[in-house]
Amino acid sequence: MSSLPEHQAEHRARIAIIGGTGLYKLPEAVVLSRLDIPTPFGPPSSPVTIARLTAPAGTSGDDGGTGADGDRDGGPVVAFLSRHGRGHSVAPQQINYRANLWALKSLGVEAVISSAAVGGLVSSHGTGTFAVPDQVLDKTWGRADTFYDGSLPTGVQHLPAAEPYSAPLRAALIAALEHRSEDFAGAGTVAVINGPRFSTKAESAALVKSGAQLISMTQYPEPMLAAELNMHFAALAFITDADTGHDGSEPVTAELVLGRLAAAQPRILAVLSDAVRTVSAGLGGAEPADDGGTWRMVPMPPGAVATVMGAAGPVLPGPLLPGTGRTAP
Ligand SMILES: CSC[C@H]1O[C@H](OP(=O)(O)O)[C@H](O)[C@@H]1O
Ligand SMILES: Nc1ncnc2[nH]cnc12
Repeated sequence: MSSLPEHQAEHRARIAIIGGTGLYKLPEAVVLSRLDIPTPFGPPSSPVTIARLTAPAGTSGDDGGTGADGDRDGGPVVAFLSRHGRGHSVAPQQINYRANLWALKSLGVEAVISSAAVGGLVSSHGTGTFAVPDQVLDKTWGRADTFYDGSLPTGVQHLPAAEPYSAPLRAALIAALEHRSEDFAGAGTVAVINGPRFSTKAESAALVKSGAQLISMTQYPEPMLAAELNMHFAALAFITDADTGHDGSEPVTAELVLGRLAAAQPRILAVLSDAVRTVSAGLGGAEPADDGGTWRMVPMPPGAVATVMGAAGPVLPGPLLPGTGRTAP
């Protein structure tokens, strides 16, 4: 493993992928370094891999319309963190979400794409398709869900959470899904249950009544923590099942989820790769893509990168921009 300063001098990853169930590494990427990153909250779920993306297997390797280079040496550099750790050893309710997001921020990451296996609660969000959630319905309990809980010398903050996902990052994912001709829902409310058990039929029906179309165990508090750290955050959700079986299918099991994710992995990687390329072009100040420029990253405010091991001890990034929790529109 390299040390953090060594890495920072060599490769800067401005985009991160958090790999969910079934995505424990980036198979086609060229690994540049693996980092054990200490945080004030303890260790993250896994080391962070810094890797250069290449074209995913089974795809044409074209640039997704972004003008970005698809060559083995020329793809964007990303930071990859496995949410459940090696061998899926960390259950959703036990994930150290704060350590995970802090570790990525400490590398200078500005945008996080979270890959998630979700259930579809209604027919508009069918099994085998993708979704890009735009709302969260939190049904978890007991999770450390803020950096502003008095454990750091940071004062009081009240995060505006009306729009928990980054609009430009969601647009990049949607553009990638369109480019790959995937069937997807461009929005959706994801209910987040505590897990690790799945829902009862009554719970599932109640979530639908509350307005949810999708169900997850991990989409809270990731978006909120990313916003507190001034990072763009969006989720690429792959719908593995119909939860308790509203469409007449068998109720979900972990085996079913894993099997469907394995089959869909090339599709998921292709979409992630395209989206990263688009975002990377935006971060580099490139002109928007031909499709009308759905992505353009606003630069982070100066001093916004966290100092993990600074002389004065751990500190949070610079002040959040008023009213948004992230960068200005
Ligand atoms: C193994 S099935 C339940 C598991 O799958 C989802 O994981 P992730 O969101 O990390 O892709 C779900 O949230 C549960 O953690
Ligand atoms: N039905 C479901 N409920 C909660 N999390 C899930 N992840 C994948 N399918 C799920």
